[in-house]
Amino acid sequence: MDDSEASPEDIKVLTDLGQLLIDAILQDEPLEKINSLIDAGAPLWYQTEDEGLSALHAAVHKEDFDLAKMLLGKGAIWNAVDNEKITAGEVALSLNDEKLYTLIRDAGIRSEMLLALLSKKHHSEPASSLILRSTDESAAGSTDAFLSSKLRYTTDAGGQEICLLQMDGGEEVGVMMGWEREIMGETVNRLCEDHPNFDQGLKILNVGFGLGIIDTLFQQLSVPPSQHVIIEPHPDVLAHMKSLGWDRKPGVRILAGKWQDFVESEDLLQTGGFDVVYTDTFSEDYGELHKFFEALPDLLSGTESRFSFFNGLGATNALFYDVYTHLSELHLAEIGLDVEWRDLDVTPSSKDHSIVTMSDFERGKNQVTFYLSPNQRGIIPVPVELQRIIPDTLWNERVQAATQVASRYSKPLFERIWLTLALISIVVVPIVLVPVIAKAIHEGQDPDTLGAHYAIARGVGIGIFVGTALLFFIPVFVWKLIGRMQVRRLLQHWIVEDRVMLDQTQFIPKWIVKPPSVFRDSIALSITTPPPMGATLYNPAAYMPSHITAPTPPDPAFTTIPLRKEADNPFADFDEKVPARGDIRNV
Ligand SMILES: C[S@@+](CC[C@H](N)C(=O)[O-])C[C@H]1O[C@@H](n2cnc3c(N)ncnc32)[C@H](O)[C@@H]1O
Repeated sequence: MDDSEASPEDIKVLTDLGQLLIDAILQDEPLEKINSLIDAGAPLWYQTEDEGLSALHAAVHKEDFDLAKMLLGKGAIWNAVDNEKITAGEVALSLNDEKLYTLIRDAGIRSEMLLALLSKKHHSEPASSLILRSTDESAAGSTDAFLSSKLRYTTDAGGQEICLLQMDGGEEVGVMMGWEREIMGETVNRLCEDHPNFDQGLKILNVGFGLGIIDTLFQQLSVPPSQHVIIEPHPDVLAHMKSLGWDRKPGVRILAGKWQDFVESEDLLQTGGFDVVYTDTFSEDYGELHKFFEALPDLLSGTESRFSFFNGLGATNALFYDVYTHLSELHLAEIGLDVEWRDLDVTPSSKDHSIVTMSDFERGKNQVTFYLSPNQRGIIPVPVELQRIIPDTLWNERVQAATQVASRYSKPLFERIWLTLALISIVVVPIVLVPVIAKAIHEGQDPDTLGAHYAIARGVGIGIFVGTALLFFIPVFVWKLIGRMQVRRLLQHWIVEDRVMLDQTQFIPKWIVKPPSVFRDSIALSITTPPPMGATLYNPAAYMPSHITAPTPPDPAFTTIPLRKEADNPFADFDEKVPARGDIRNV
């Protein structure tokens, strides 16, 4: 049946059948009954309205391997996401069910391989069924839009150099971050160390300059490259390269344009015969990377040549990342490359950055509060509930701005000295002055009036006490008040900014900043969090490898799946099986 021509009645029948199928799976109906529902036309693409469950999600929830296999065999969509954007594969992952996870991942790899083959056969655009490849016309998903967007080189809250891309609507997205330096360093080691041609100076091709991290590392090799070709199309990056003098470095040749413009040019291939090729572009999908792979045999000089790429595709989803990683391995094997993977832990360590420790924040029902020091340096992570709402750059800027403004009005040492002086003055000045005043008033007067004159002097003393107190306290009070007003102004500015920068259909968080009170230097930054997410079969209590960020925990009331003991957990050494996101290099 062609769904596009289906009448409302047909659709109703189909959705009823789809719902029946999912109910049957959840109620442990026998395989034959489930099979007969599918044969009767129950669609495997159907997803429930409230939760977005597919039949495959339901089968995984039941940890029924045979059923999941049967559903995939009959065309279940391996990468369908529920309403919380969680795939059946991730549900399997959260249940620590390696067998089921691998079944779905392999179905994904097969499906992507097939699509790539079909698109090649029909000379069509590279195909992928991954939702990540949905047509993204923004500067983060389209090369043309990216190349006509503005870039800004700056440093982030942690003092790291970053390159930001200005998106439509004002939001800024990181094109390249300084934290990737370690990855680039390891990549250069693996590409160049022990290379048989190292002593003659390697011939290197790098695609995408960005912050120039990898190019700088190539230049710093103990034997600098004999040839170093850099392909870079973005005008702002090219201007940045020029300002740093890259166009005048010996042995360096900059090709201004996209790699697609050069890989088939005679010129590059003549220069070519590269010992080392590296690519790390932006806003390109796997289809483009696959095309680059296919150009490699003409670019590499021989069997000793090495190639690596920045594997960030599908990087926000453990399953998709895994599928892409395997897919790229298979595609590289097709052109005769042996592939080696190396995991690198890029979690900022305490030696590099100060990270907010558990005692520095409090998680309330609908609010998270961070207690920041005015000298706060380093990274404060975006609360997990807000990660899909607040971009990292915006979060970092705000944490920095709140800390700066609030700390300008907090000087605990000065406050202590000032208030000690105040206490001394308030007490000592009247004690010293009262007898002096009494004596001055009484001088030459009737001795019987001494008591009355002392009473007057004491009154004056009280006046001096109050006056001295006001003299010391009013400036502190006014100073703290100005601080609070500045913070309030900042918060109002954020409200206006959020109207423009954040998606108004989503939850808009409310920010509260409490500057330090007297003697204290801890700034309380609170931010409201969205209500708990809807139901999903994802088990939030699952043991997850450290590099995989679990989705936002669902409503605890929903969590009914018993968790396996870590000792039985097949994913305990998960690093070996699913490479870390964004931190893997293919060397
Ligand atoms: C993530 S940055 C590269 C960072 C670099 N590896 C480093 O170590 O700093 C991506 C770069 O690729 C460039 N780029 C994007 N599309 C490209 C294409 N089709 N061909 C060549 N470069 C491209 C971007 O302009 C950007 O400078």
